[in-house]
Amino acid sequence: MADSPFETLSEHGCFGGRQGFYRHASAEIGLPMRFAVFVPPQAAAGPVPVLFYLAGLTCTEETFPIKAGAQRLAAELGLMLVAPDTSPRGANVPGEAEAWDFGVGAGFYLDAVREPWARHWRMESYITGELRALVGAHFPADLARCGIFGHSMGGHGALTLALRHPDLYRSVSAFAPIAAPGLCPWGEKAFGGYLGEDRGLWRAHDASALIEDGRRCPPILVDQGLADSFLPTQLNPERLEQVCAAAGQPLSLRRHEGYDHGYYFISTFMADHLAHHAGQLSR
Ligand SMILES: N[C@@H](CCC(=O)N[C@@H](CS)C(=O)NCC(=O)O)C(=O)O
Repeated sequence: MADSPFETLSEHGCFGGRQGFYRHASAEIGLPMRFAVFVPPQAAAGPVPVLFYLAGLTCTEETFPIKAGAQRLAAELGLMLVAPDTSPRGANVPGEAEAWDFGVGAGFYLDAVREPWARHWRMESYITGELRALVGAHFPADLARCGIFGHSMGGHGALTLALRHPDLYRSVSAFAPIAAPGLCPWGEKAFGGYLGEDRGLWRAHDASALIEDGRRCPPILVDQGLADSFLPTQLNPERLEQVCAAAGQPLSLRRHEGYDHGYYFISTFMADHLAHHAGQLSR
């Protein structure tokens, strides 16, 4: 397509559909951004529901398509899968790649307000605005049936974007999310760096605080491995459980003995998440 606003890096037949990798010049981020899209076979007959998957720290747009094992069931259920990258790349902000939990690979799915991050680190506007519109315009996606899920930092992203944009997402779930980022070292570092010292602003990007402060979203499914090395210090699912119970926000939090933080855990429970979204999006 000569006038396409994105470049096709590769496309692969996959379970009767197509797994593709793309790059475009993002106005929101001010840099080239890559994203992945799985188009299920049902899209040949018309627009299909679409799920955005947000990956965790150090990941890219390739992590989910390669490791999560979602395409086979998405092809059965007729779900499109969109996976963005986890941060801007190539901004050359001093120090952007010095840590694996801040800067490159660690966008935290919010719009930074502090310098030197504010120009490029605009992942919330990118995902809820520019990328969503691009997918809606150039892929057979039914944006009226849109869900969001993710892992760890991306689980935080899925929960907070669903709570902050209830008009955009009709289903939500998370694997081992950073459920109360204002209370853990990863979140304190990211929010301090991107948002500054105003903890009132932090609450607007913290799923547990958002629910406590009155925001609601569709029924939440969360899976958490009990052998997850980040569980004791970073994830705080019990805090999410408490605020959901107090607020009447539907939550199914499932704890699993013997599962760690990685993609063996995620791929084990992927089918349940896709079924959860397909059910919500067919209502
Ligand atoms: N960077 C740390 C851990 C990073 C990490 O566990 N990242 C999670 C998301 S928070 C992940 O999904 N990593 C990629 C993978 O497991 O494929 C390390 O290498 O030990």
